Amino acid sequence: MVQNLMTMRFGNRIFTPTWNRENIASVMITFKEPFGTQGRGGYFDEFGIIRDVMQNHLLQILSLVAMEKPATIHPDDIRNEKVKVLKCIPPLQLEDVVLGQYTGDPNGEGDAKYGYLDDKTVPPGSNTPTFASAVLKIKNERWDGVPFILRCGKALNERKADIRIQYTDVPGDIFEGKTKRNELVMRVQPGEAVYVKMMTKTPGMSFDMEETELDLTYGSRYKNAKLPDAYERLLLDVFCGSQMHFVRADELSEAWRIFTPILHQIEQENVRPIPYKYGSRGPVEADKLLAENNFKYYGSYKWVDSSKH
Ligand SMILES: NC(=O)C1=CN([C@@H]2O[C@H](COP(=O)(O)OP(=O)(O)OC[C@H]3O[C@@H](n4cnc5c(N)ncnc54)[C@H](OP(=O)(O)O)[C@@H]3O)[C@@H](O)[C@H]2O)C=CC1
Ligand SMILES: O=C1O[C@H](COP(=O)(O)O)[C@@H](O)[C@H](O)[C@H]1O
Repeated sequence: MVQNLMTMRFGNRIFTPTWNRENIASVMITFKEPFGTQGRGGYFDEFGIIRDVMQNHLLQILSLVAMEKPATIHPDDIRNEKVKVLKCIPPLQLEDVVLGQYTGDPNGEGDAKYGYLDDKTVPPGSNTPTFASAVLKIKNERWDGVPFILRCGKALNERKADIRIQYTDVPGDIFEGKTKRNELVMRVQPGEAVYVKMMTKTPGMSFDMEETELDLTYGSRYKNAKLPDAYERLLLDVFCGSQMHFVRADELSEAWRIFTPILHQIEQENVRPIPYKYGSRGPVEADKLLAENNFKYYGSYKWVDSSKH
C-alpha cells in the first residue's frame, strides 16, 4: 500500500492537480496498536513512541505523500525527492504535540487491566509517552499552511495504519452547509483499501444528499492475489539489492533534525504525558489538536460493507 502511494499520485491524472495547498485542508497519518508494551516496557522506556514509530515509520509515509514527482522511479531519484521535502520541515515544536501514556482499564480483560507503569520492566513514575499526536509543517510552495498530523500510540482501541487526505470545503456552497469534506483514505492495515469519501444525492425522489464512498477494497478486488507482508517485501528488496524502501543517511539526518530538539526538550523538562485508558482512542486533547489543525470530524459517516450483503 505504501508503494501504491507513488502509483496513486503520479499514475492518475485526477489526483495530481489537486495535490496541493489550494485543495487539501490537512493530511493525517495514523498508526494505532491495540496492545501495550507486552513486557517490552524496559526496552521501550528508553525510546518512547516518537522514536519508536513517528520519527521513522510515519515520517517515511509523510515524505512519500508530500514529495515532488521524482525524475524517474529509480530509487535514487525517489530518495532525492524525499530528502528535499524533509529539508522544508522546521523542527517540531512542543505546542504542536500531544503526548499520552496509557493507564489500566479496571473493567478491561487480561492485559487491558494494566497500565504502562504497571509493567515491571518500566521504571516507576516514568514519563515516557506511549501515544503522540504531532503537527508538522512543510514550508514549500505546494504545502505551506497545510498541517501534516502524525498520530501513533499503543494500547488504543484498534489496530490501524492509514493515510487520510482531507480536502477543503467546497467554495460557494449551494447546499445549505450540508456538504461534508471529501477524504482520500489509504488504509495500509488491516484490510488494505483505498477509498474516497464523497457526497451523493440520496437515491429516490428526494433531493437530499449523503456521504458515500468510491471504494477499492483489495480483498474484494484482488481476491486471489497474495498480498505480501511489509517485511516480506523488504526482505525481497534486500535479496534483489533494491534500496528504494531503505532510508539513506542524508534522509535519516533530516529526520533527526526535525525530531531531536523536541525529544531533548521533553526529557529535560520532564514533560508529563496525559493519561489515557487502555482501549480508548487516546487523550481527548489529541482530538482538539486535530480540530485546531484544519481536520474536520463530522461523526456522520457510516460505511456499508457491501461484501457482507
Ligand atoms: N473498504 C473499506 O474497507 C472501507 C472501510 N471503511 C470503514 O468504515 C469506518 C469509518 O470510516 P472512517 O474513514 O474511519 O471515517 P470516520 O468518519 O469514522 O473517521 C474519520 C476519522 O476521524 C477520526 N475521529 C474519530 N472520532 C473522532 C473524534 N471524536 N474527533 C476527531 N476525530 C475523530 C478517526 O480517527 P481514529 O482513527 O482515531 O478513530 C478517523 O481518522 C472505518 O472502520 C473504516 O475502516 C470505510 C470505507 C471503506
Ligand atoms: O518498529 C516497530 O514497529 C512495530 C509495528 O510493526 P508491525 O509491522 O508489526 O505493524 C511496533 O510494534 C514496534 O513498537 C516498533 O518498534
